[in-house]
Amino acid sequence: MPMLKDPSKKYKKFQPLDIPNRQWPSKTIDKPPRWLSTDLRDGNQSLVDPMDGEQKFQYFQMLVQLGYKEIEVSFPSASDTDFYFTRRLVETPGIVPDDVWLQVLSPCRPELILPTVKSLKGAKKAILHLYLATSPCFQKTVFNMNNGQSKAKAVECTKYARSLTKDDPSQAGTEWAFEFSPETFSDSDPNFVLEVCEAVKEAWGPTEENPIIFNLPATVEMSTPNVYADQVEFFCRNISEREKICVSLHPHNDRGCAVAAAELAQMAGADRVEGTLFGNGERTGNVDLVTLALNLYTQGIHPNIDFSDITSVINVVEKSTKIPVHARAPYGGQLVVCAFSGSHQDAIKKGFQRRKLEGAKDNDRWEIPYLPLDPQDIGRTYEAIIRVNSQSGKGGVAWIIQRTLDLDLPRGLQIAFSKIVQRQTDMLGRELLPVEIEKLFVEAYHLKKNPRFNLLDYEIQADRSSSPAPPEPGKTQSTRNLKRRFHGVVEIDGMEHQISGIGNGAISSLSNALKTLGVDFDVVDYKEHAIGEGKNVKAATFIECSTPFSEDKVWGVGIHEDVVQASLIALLSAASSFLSSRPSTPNPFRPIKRNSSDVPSRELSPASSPIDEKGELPSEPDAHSHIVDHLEKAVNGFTNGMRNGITVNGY
Ligand SMILES: CC(=O)SCCNC(=O)CCNC(=O)[C@H](O)C(C)(C)COP(=O)(O)OP(=O)(O)OC[C@H]1O[C@@H](n2cnc3c(N)ncnc32)[C@H](O)[C@@H]1OP(=O)(O)O
Ligand SMILES: CC(C)C(=O)C(=O)O
Repeated sequence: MPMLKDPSKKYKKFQPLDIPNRQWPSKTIDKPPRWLSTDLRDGNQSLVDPMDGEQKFQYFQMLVQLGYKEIEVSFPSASDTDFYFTRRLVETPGIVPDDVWLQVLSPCRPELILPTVKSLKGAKKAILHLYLATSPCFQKTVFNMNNGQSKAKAVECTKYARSLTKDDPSQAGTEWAFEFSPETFSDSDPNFVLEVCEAVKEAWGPTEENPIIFNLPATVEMSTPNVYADQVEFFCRNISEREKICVSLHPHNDRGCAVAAAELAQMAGADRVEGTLFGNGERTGNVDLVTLALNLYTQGIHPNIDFSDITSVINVVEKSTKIPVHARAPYGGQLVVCAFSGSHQDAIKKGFQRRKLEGAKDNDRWEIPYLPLDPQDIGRTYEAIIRVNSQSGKGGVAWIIQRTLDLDLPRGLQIAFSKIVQRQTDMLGRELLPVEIEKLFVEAYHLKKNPRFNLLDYEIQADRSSSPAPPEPGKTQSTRNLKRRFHGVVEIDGMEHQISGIGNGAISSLSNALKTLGVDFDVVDYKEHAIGEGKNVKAATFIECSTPFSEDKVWGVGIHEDVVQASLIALLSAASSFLSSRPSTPNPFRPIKRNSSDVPSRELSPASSPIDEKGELPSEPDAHSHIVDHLEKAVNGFTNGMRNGITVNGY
């Protein structure tokens, strides 16, 4: 039978509690609760293969290390594994720290309470936990008991438990605490719960120093979390001797609201929360202690639990439960700090850039779009924050290049390269790994090897002959405002060419020299930045050129220790892309035979040199000169000197 058209006959609407003067909505959570991990009991009892003693032992040690002070370690009457595991904890010196309470669970059945208490004999701090369902459904269906009988059973078992523990002189070495759970609390009559708990309280006899724990389980989550909060507030306000009571929560996640329920119910007055790491437990699980703790942390409240190494925690949990932590599990899931989509990546990247610009330290106020928690705080790196697939944009791609190659791409290059990446992700139909994106970039901009152009030799000199400003009488001419002459040997498609050109600086003079070979493009944008620091510093140069063949511009990238050389490499990188962008590429280059003399003494091929005897260009094609001018000024200091025999395509 598929879903019913009208489910109202089959499923009853939950009747909320009438508590008009509720206070919890205007409360906030200002401190962590007492935590109880029930991974080794409620978590364990719901596994396909419950943990063996050794797995429980490892898990217990992890819980202690994380900072849990109350740990429900077993259901000792269930199995030898649980009983002897509990004994092992008690008997192994140094395993249970003095401030850690061992908690064990038993139903209200005297024959099961006895071995349960025995399992803890000799423990330093022990919590005996009994449960009995109080809801009409359970009374009717499971126990065939009325209210009076249920209450009597709870009281009888509490008294029995007391006689075996705090009232037994042979147990004096143990500090005993007692927890009672009116199981199915959230589906019970709140007044009956109060009645049972008052009776149990009286039977146990708590003190302010050693309060009784009343654990109020949403054994099955049946309503919206605000209703659970109402129920908890009602209990907290109406139970007597509140100061002798620790109100505990035990939310299950049937409706997917366990975390919200636990939070609202703390606002309603609860002191303690029982749950499991990543929410393992019956059916849809217990409330997730990781989420609760890190929700507090991201509100600036330390939860007293240390998730600095969340990956190790996940490993232990997954190995022990054989249940993978969901990739989207809050905080811990593998994908929760990964952005694939362009606008998320762009915002995250800008967030990190701003943080860097402001010189923010690790501890400074965290304000990164889309990331509520600094992944480093839970032992994760920033590596996986941005991942690139067909949904990604330029920002994400630029982030990867920044992190892999330390290159801060100018916006135009980001756009150009992201198109290349987009084509690749579309073609492959999958995510591209950072190493693949890096390789794509290195190839696209010829960082390892320029396939067509190699600068073999060059010099750049101040060109006095073409200077418009003659020196003042009696003064030597300053080189500051002089034009530059590039003179060198460029290998193109395996053949060497001597070329010369004059321009406002290194880039324009090489650009003009290339024009003599038919490589006719204009530099329209230029950016450079340093990579690294100190002795190992390099210059990264990005040059954008317009071509007569298409609207699209070509980009070149050059990296070198020498800032001028980085620019020249970048220009040749663009030149290579320029050739590839041409509709047809007849080889326009005439080879020259290279002799062994120095570059300046070699004759340039007349056909390839537009420079007359005075060294002047017939026309100045410097449409881009204003853009490169500021660069030229910056690099003029580097332009003297020959660089013989160098190969400058190295990254
Ligand atoms: C909500 C929770 O998670 S509660 C914790 C649940 N955890 C577990 O049950 C794990 C460990 N359990 C076990 O190993 C076994 O169930 C045991 C050892 C507790 C009991 O085993 P058995 O004696 O074979 O009984 P069984 O498992 O069928 O339990 C059902 C019996 O317990 C009774 N019972 C159930 N809950 C309680 C309770 N809180 N107090 C008293 N009796 C209870 C049932 O009414 C039923 O009694 P009946 O046989 O007279 O009808
Ligand atoms: C024993 C109780 C606390 C329980 O596990 C539940 O009600 O879910």
